[in-house]
Amino acid sequence: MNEVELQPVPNGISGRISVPGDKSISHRSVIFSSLAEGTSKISNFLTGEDCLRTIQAFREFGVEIEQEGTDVTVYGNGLSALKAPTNPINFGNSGTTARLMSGVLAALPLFSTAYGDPSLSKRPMDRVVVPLSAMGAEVYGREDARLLPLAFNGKKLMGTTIEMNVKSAQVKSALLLAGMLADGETTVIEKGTTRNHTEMLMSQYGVDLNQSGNKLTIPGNQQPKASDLRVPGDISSAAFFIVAAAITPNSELTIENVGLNPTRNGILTALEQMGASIEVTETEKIGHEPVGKVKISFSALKAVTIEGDLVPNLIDEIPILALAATQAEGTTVIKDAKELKVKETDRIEAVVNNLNGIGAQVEATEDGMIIYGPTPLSGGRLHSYGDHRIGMMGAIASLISEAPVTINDKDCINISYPNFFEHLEEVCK
Ligand SMILES: O=C(O)C1=C[C@@H](OP(=O)(O)O)[C@@H](O)[C@H](O)C1
Ligand SMILES: C=C(OP(=O)(O)O)C(=O)O
Repeated sequence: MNEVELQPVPNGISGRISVPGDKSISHRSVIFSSLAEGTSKISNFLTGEDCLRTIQAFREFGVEIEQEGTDVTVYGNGLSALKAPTNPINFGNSGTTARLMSGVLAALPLFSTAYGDPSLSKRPMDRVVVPLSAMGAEVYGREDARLLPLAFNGKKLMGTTIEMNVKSAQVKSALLLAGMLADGETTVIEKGTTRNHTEMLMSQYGVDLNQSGNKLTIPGNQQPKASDLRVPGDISSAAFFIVAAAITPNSELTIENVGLNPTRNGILTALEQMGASIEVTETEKIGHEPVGKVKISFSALKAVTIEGDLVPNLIDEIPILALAATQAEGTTVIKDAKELKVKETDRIEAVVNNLNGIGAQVEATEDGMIIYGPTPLSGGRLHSYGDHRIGMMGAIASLISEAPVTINDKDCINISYPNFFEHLEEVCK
């Protein structure tokens, strides 16, 4: 059965875990390695379903990619060796695959088509299609190419200047990838800082890129060079266990191998502001990415306001942060987070309905939510809506609930954290 009943853990959680590879970096590592000339060996690759979609997409273009567990070898033969796929490409549930690959597919001189699962088929693609069209891209799809399936009449694009109207690393990355392949120079002006893994990896794969404040300029007609890479652990996955230890009495947990990129670590900032007992130690740099360990123990939390520039820095962590806020003293306000409505599900609605359903007091707003705390959680049934981050939020809620929590569609967690339940069992021992 694809549902699971999880018990409260009155004695707390403890131990040491090392979270799986970063989802954003795993996707990008396959993209750059597949476009590169030469062999790239990637280790600690995230074997979540989303990243496997990106591997499969490049296989459709004729790239040989071997995957054995978290080790991936990509035999790149350069851009000129890529072949038009004979089948439509399945992006599955993965927004990152869909947006980043759109930048590539529009800019390669090959025809291709792509589709997604029911959730992805509802998510906006015009955010990449419109700026790509300004570079000359020919992309067709439902509602003026706002929605998948899409057809790409790929061709040489022309560099231009694009001012982004959404704070999105996926859009920025799609445009930088298209710019890398286009004629001339492409300038992308960001509306605010978003995760910068694409920029970091461009440097690693020998791609020129100039940054001045929020302005990124990339010369065209560039061929990435193969590179080996170890993927740091995913802070977005670590966030579930970080919050678990922060809200479950008698807990102390160390999470190792966590990526600490400053454009991704907003969850740590937010928890520090909430008064969590948290110790962060940077232990190494993998390429340009800082990596370290996070030690976290239970403590009383206080309410906080999450808004503005902090939001893109913790966008995927808002569901689990909302759970933490149900245990904080006072009123937590999350705003400027409208983007949550166009994720795997409407995450404002999914978080509010689920947390209220197990005894919390949360109100939805236009661009976020208001959480009144602290409230005891009663337990009960939680609907993941097929969204991995909602499912994991529910699983962590079970630790502090008065009665068990049942989560439907637990398998959706495989999208980003395939061994989540093993880690949960390990820390609950
Ligand atoms: O670039 C990326 O790897 C991602 C960017 C974010 O999306 P947006 O670019 O839509 O904000 C994030 O929610 C997603 O999980 C991964
Ligand atoms: C929003 C997410 O991913 P994507 O956009 O790649 O589907 C996520 O992982 O929370």
